[in-house]
Amino acid sequence: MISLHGVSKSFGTREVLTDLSFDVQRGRLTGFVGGNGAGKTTTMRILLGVLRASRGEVTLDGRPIDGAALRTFGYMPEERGLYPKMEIGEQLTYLARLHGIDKSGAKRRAGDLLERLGLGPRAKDKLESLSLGNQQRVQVAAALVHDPDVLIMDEPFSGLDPLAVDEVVTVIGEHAARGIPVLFSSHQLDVVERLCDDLVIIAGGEIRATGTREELRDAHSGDRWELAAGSDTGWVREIPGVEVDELAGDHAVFSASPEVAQQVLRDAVARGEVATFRPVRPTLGEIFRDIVVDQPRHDDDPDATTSTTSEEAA
Ligand SMILES: Nc1ncnc2c1ncn2[C@@H]1O[C@H](COP(=O)(O)OP(=O)(O)OP(=O)(O)O)[C@@H](O)[C@H]1O
Repeated sequence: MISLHGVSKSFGTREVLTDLSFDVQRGRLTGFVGGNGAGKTTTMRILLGVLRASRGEVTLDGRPIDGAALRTFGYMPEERGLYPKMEIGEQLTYLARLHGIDKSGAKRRAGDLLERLGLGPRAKDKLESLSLGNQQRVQVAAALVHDPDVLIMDEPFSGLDPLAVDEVVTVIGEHAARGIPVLFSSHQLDVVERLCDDLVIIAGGEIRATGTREELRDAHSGDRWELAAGSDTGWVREIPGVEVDELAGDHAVFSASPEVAQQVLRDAVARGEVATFRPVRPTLGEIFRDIVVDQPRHDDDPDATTSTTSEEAA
């Protein structure tokens, strides 16, 4: 398990991460979600030892992460960094070799991954000749080619069509299933919702929520209910304690205490057929909007300074 303990990070006088603590469990996919400038990439760079935390520490299975451990990490950076003029098969083989895999093993692994990601027939093509989505698949392969013990991916799904998302999800899921911790960031909340086991939501450089997808949905479900009846549901509006959110003919969504909701159900049954009556659970997108609303965004800060290479760790 990877754990952050009270990690903060400042660039110059500006603190962009404040006291982050969360775990990335082995064998589970952890989605790291936050708006632009929330601090996801900075956090990932600290996990990878590319940046040094100003305070706090990062551990792998309870021990500080040293250089040897870092070499077993797989990372897909936000800024894509492969060689545009190199054949993709050769490029992946080369990367695997850099991680110490022997020549035939490296070649086999590169070929397997390209096959799995739908790029088998393109192995001899130069990266630059591929569409952006296919280049993205090669980036995914590059993060996986040395069979990493930890996988950290910054926006692995951006620019992928739905079929490619499914392929990448399958391959990443298989790696997690081998018992490695996987942390990935994404703005595609529908994909995160479908894919991840655990979620970490960051806003304004602070962790705003962590938990399993179901825990978060339960915690944010509030008292909203859906009723679909056999006839018009306009009468729901008249029940004391009910606040109607949506009303469309025989379908209503409303907020009410559980007691009032039961009253609505009884009334609905007394009026005739009830097709559906259930609590409405929020989507991840709704939870995310709830949580990050009104958060100041660092990028809106007029005093924001830009890159300071002196901040980068050696
Ligand atoms: N090298 C740097 N020097 C100064 N400020 C930085 C540096 N790197 C990041 N920041 C600032 O830190 C904050 C967090 O940035 P970060 O890139 O981690 O956000 P993010 O959540 O990955 O955003 P996005 O989703 O847009 O990629 C931003 O305000 C950014 O401007």
